[in-house]
Amino acid sequence: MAALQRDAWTAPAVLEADAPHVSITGLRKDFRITIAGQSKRIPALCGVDFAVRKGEIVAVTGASGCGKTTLLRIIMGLETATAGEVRVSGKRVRGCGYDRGLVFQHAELLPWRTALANIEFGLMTKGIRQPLRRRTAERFLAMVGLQNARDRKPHQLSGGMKQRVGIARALAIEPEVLLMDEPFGALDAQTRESLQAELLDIQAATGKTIIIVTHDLDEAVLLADRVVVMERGAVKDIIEIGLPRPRGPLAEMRARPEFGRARVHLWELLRHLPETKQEVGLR
Ligand SMILES: Nc1ncnc2c1ncn2[C@@H]1O[C@H](COP(=O)(O)OP(=O)(O)OP(=O)(O)O)[C@@H](O)[C@H]1O
Repeated sequence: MAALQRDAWTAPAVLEADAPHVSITGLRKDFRITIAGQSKRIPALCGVDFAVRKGEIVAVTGASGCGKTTLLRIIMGLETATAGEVRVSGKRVRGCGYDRGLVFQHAELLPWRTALANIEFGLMTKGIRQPLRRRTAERFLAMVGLQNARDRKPHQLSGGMKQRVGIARALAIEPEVLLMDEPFGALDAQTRESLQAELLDIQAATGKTIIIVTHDLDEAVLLADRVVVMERGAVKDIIEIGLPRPRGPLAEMRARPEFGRARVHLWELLRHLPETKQEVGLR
């Protein structure tokens, strides 16, 4: 229940079998903004510590502005920390790398490229040459069920299809860790549920370690092994979700007592935060 002890997961020189896949230690991030000529410090992260095991799905939730996206961007290497560190497989993160893939809330596809060419783009930047590049892109497009939409441009795809391309693009570079920032937040309920089920299938097939930011408590309980609850830039608690794998669809899992227990526990933690009521759990 409590955050892991820092001493227990300080990355060793040689990674042990049960060593954490991702370790986040004493992570702090201050932004500086200037308002009316006055420089102001915004403490976005105030000492975040937790670790993620290989093949684990960890959801990160909390009120708007508590630092979830900042945390994910630092793990991805898009943002530098003010203090502390992130390690993936024992190696300190010092920028973006192909060991991590990021899926955004809006897929951010290149509008002039087809679905297939968008997936190929990431592979090209990784230095994968043809014909392997094409074959790999086709394989991952099929994994998300979009082989028939391969030649469509983003404006010819639905929101759910675009997110599928975004997921395929992130997976195609074969990252060890998949980072997802509210990937299904902008989708209708039906599409969201089918993509959640697909993500569970993909994780079961690939064994990927996944860190997913979500405001949706049902989604957090359905997908995650553990849920990290954040409050004002720090970890408030870490909830163990007692549901076994493989997991079924949301309607089926909701009927399980473990689901209800975890959902209530999360809501109890979050509902006391004043701004939380607007942002969390109301879906
Ligand atoms: N580039 C930036 N410059 C200045 N302040 C920033 C910047 N990015 C984030 N912040 C601030 O850092 C804090 C954490 O922001 P962050 O986006 O990580 O929160 P969040 O939990 O992901 O929020 P939401 O759920 O609304 O997306 C907020 O106060 C935000 O205003």
